[in-house]
Amino acid sequence: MSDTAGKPITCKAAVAWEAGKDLVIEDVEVGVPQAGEVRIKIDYTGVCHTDAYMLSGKDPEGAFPVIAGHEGAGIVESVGEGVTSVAVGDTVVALYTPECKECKFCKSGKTNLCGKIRATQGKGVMPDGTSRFKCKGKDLLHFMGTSTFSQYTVVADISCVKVTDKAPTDRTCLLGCGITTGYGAAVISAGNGGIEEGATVAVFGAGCVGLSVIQGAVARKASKIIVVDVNDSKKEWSFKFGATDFVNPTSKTDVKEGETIQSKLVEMTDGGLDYTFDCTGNVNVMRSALEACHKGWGESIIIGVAAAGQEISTRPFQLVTGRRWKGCAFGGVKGRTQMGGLVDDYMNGKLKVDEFITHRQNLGGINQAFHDMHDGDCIRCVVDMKKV
Ligand SMILES: NC(=O)C1=CN([C@@H]2O[C@H](COP(=O)(O)OP(=O)(O)OC[C@H]3O[C@@H](n4cnc5c(N)ncnc54)[C@H](OP(=O)(O)O)[C@@H]3O)[C@@H](O)[C@H]2O)C=CC1
Ligand SMILES: N[C@@H](CCC(=O)N[C@@H](CSC=O)C(=O)NCC(=O)O)C(=O)O
Ligand SMILES: [Zn+2]
Ligand SMILES: [Zn+2]
Repeated sequence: MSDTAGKPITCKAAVAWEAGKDLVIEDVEVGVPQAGEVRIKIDYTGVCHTDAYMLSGKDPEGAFPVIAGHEGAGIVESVGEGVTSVAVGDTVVALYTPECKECKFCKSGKTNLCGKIRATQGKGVMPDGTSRFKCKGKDLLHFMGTSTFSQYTVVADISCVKVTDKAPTDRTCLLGCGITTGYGAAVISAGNGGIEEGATVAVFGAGCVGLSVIQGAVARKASKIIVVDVNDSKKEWSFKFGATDFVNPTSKTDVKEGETIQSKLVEMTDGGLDYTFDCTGNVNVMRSALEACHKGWGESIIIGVAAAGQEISTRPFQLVTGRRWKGCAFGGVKGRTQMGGLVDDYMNGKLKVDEFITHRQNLGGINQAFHDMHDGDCIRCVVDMKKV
């Protein structure tokens, strides 16, 4: 039992009071975990583009004031009544895609999208409809069921997973979103259980998510991995992760007059790719990714999050002629069942994680972390929540 168990904790958190404004480091009161809840001392959090998207005000589910953050790892400080899956002192990774193992979705064997707390999570509250965060007399909203931009957070027990304490939390935090999302998309969501050996793959967007797709495609022994990115600095990154080709769709040398990115890719692959992945969130790119697929069987997987109001389009003929369009969240990974395996793979040198960390900040520098994100050389910034 910790000294703080059963009492509210006052700690520092990065609070978003309104859309489009810098986060403010505030003293927040973090309530006692209720039945089925876990209070976690967050050691480290990553900063993901989905946080920036919500904070910009473009996410229809975004509401303020809120504590964002969903790529976090730390130590269980206390647990509410009935919690048996984790205990005080356990090292955990937060899961924005929970896994209850008993709802229709979890039992279907077809998806990782657990339905148990999705409605309240989307409203920014705990499953009982209330918040565990207070600041200046006001309730603050939770985000993605995790709110890792606080030194302490409260999550549902199904929204965290115990991992080995041998794995450093400044690395495992990144398994809470970006790396797992791209890797899982390649080895779980694509096709029927992942990319097959020898398949051809194109990855649109070589940020943390796209590089992780490459990592999954390499693990599955894809024969060709073409990266498409507007930023030439991503060429070196892509090759470092195992890509075989790089195309800049804005380069007149790479895509000549009269060609489109999809026609170029179709020509490079004798009729199109077996698998393409959108890792940009741009709906025009999503169309190119679909149309670069091979007639009859090519499959395009949407991972990127597009802004509210954006819609995808293509000629239905593209689908009539056998191309398939699908998408996934968190790579299709079931967090409580499969995270341990990913951490083991990292510890055994089979899964790259360290390589993604290009920037570091303390909690007090979290706004800089969001600025860094727009720097082409930033793959992931890890924020030390213990230092303000
Ligand atoms: N479905 C899910 O579960 C998840 C989805 N996401 C989403 O995935 C997306 C990618 O995330 P992340 O890897 O962190 O993002 P990054 O911004 O780091 O990477 C995207 C890359 O795509 C490049 N790019 C931008 N426009 C184009 C274009 N038109 N054609 C080709 N490349 C382009 C960017 O270049 P430049 O830097 O020059 O703009 C950048 O290199 C985001 O939309 C994020 O919200 C993230 C995690 C989970
Ligand atoms: N709320 C947004 C959509 C945001 C979104 O798609 N989130 C992904 C994870 S992105 C992680 O960085 C996700 O998990 N989607 C599935 C879900 O159930 O939310 C909107 O409404 O546009
Ligand atoms: Zn994310
Ligand atoms: Zn479930």
